[in-house]
Amino acid sequence: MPDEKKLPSCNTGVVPPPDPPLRIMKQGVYVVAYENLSPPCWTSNIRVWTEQYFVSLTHLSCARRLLREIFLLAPGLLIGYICATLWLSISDALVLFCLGSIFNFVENGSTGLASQELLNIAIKGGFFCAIFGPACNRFLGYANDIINSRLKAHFLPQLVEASVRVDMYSTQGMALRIDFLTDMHDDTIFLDCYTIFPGTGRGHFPSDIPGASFLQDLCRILRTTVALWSQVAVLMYAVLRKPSPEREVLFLFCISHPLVRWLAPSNVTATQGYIFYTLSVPFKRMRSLYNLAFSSQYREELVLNGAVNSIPSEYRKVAKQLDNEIVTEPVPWASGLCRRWYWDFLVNLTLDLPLVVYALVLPYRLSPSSVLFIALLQQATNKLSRSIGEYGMNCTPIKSVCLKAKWLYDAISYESKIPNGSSPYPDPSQGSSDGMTISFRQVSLRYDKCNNNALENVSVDIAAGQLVLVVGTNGSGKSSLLKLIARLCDPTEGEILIDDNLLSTYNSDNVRASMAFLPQLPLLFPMSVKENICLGLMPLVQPNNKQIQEAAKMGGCTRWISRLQNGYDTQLKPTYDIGNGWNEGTYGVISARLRKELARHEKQTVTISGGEKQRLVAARTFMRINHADIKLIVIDEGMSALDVVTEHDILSEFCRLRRGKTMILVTHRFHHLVKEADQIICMKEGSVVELGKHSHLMENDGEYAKLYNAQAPSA
Ligand SMILES: Nc1ncnc2c1ncn2[C@@H]1O[C@H](COP(=O)(O)OP(=O)(O)OP(=O)(O)O)[C@@H](O)[C@H]1O
Repeated sequence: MPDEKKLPSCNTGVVPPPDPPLRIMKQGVYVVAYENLSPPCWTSNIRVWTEQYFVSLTHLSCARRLLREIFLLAPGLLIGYICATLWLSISDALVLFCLGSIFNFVENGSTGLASQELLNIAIKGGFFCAIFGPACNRFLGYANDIINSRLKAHFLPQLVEASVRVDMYSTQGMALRIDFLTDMHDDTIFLDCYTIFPGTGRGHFPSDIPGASFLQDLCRILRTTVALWSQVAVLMYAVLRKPSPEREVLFLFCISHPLVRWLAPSNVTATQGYIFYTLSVPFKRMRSLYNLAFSSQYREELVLNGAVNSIPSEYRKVAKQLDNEIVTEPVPWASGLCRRWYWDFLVNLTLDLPLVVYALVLPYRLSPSSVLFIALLQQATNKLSRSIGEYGMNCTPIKSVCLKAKWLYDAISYESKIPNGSSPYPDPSQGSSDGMTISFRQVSLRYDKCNNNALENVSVDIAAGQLVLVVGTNGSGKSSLLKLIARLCDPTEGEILIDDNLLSTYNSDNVRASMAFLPQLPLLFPMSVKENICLGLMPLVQPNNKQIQEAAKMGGCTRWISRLQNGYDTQLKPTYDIGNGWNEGTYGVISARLRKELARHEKQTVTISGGEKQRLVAARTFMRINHADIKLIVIDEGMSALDVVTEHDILSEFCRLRRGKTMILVTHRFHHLVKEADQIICMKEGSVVELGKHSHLMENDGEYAKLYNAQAPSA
């Protein structure tokens, strides 16, 4: 949902005033840009402060629902968690109260049994707070771990399920995330966006705890709010219990410090943040050279090109050009970004003001007992100032917390924008067939955010059992045609019929299960060789080792698999075993022995050539043809990295197995296949320019003949 408030209103013709220009500042090699800061004032701060409490009902109901779910997952722990949080929030105020009572006792002298008793209670209370605080903190850590584990177990399966519903060629899934970002301008949430929808970005599995930051933020709000108001209450009590003009004046001076801290901007850009970038050519070059020197991915290429030795001298040259320019990234406390000097002056002045006033006034008015009162006030205002700081800096607005809950439920309930049909495929009433029949009727396709059609008015009929060649130059739309058959996207115009029924009426999973697809780019999955071959079959079919080896043989990959240390059980593209936070599984300084132990668990990689990958993916396709009810075999340039002999062998296998199935072959090397093809589709710039058998197309002497003749000498 785009931010409608920022769009110019079309109806009224009222154009909102242009944004004020950004403020730009130079900091060494960096340019810093930030919004024009509106002067800090009571009203703006209070408005921001109050706005966060206006939460829409939908968001509020999501927050309530999430809280209820967390409660059901760990009722006792959640109650304990909230109680511990509450205790920690009021403990500072309690300590202050006890201190106040002790000072009061000292001030008045030990008069009466009652005050003696009060002193005892105050001392015991102080001790209790000192002991119970750390215990609460420990409990919070313990409860946090358990609640987080339960949240993971509860929500991650739902999110994984939702993530597989995300459409392939649509930006919907993406939009969900981006809207959220533009809505919030909040770094904490920015991170959550990536972690909530696993696989959409930078999220790492161990840190994917949906709902955890919601609970933590909620408790932080509770803690800071209760802490703030309980401390204010104790302070008021200390002043009002024994009113005197001096106390009240001192109180006002004391609370001026937290107030000033609250109002003072944290840096020149206040809380709006800033961006920085560099325009310095030598600095950019220096960074590129640094990358070249240290990244292993460039090393081979550089050595082969004889460029490796020139890097140090080039680096020195650009470093010299930079001279003494500051190259450190601008941080908020960098000289130019600091807040104005008078704010620092005010903060410090108000901190020491009570003592100054005390020193000036004492000889004339104040009683010596005020020393104790000042000590109490100083202590109280320090705590209050800290609480205000925490409230302002660390507290996520309640609105954002509720939005986190809403986002989680939005993600879980994500629905594919390509509606699934209800008819099963193949139609059980039609009995066995010779393969899939496919008809394109005036089909056009335009990908999201593209200006041109990838396919333009395509009409093609493919009969059951046909071998069809699709040829054409790069970008002519061959793969797009196949994506439409697999319903990875829907046509923008026109319709596609499968076995004389609209493709959209079928259950897409059934249609895809009836296809064996050898893709253009061979992709290995982070699983074992065996699982890579059987992908898509299990749990319906549990192939045995013999069947797996047979498919591997058909794909021509038996020899290289036998060379692997663990054969069919070798983990391809293994995932990391070690933690991926804290400096790759280490924290602090570690010994050589620990380093060695860690290395044992580090990612082990298996080197596989491009051709070997394609053979393995071919084996996967054979596995599906052998063990599933396949109606259509599709090969989309799936053998481009194979040597001619292997390609020929694998193709012969496919042709042998294609009886009773339709087969579509997209290839640039089609010379040897043309005689066998029942139909050749020649494409150019998204349109079918020629269609028919080889001899007929050659007679036409058009686009197809040109492509055929171009490769004929090399065949
Ligand atoms: N996901 C996508 N988003 C936007 N545009 C795309 C997408 N996929 C393909 N296109 C564009 O659609 C057009 C057709 O691409 P397609 O991959 O179907 O061509 P092709 O004939 O298979 O090309 P090649 O022979 O290089 O594989 C191209 O202009 C391409 O840039």
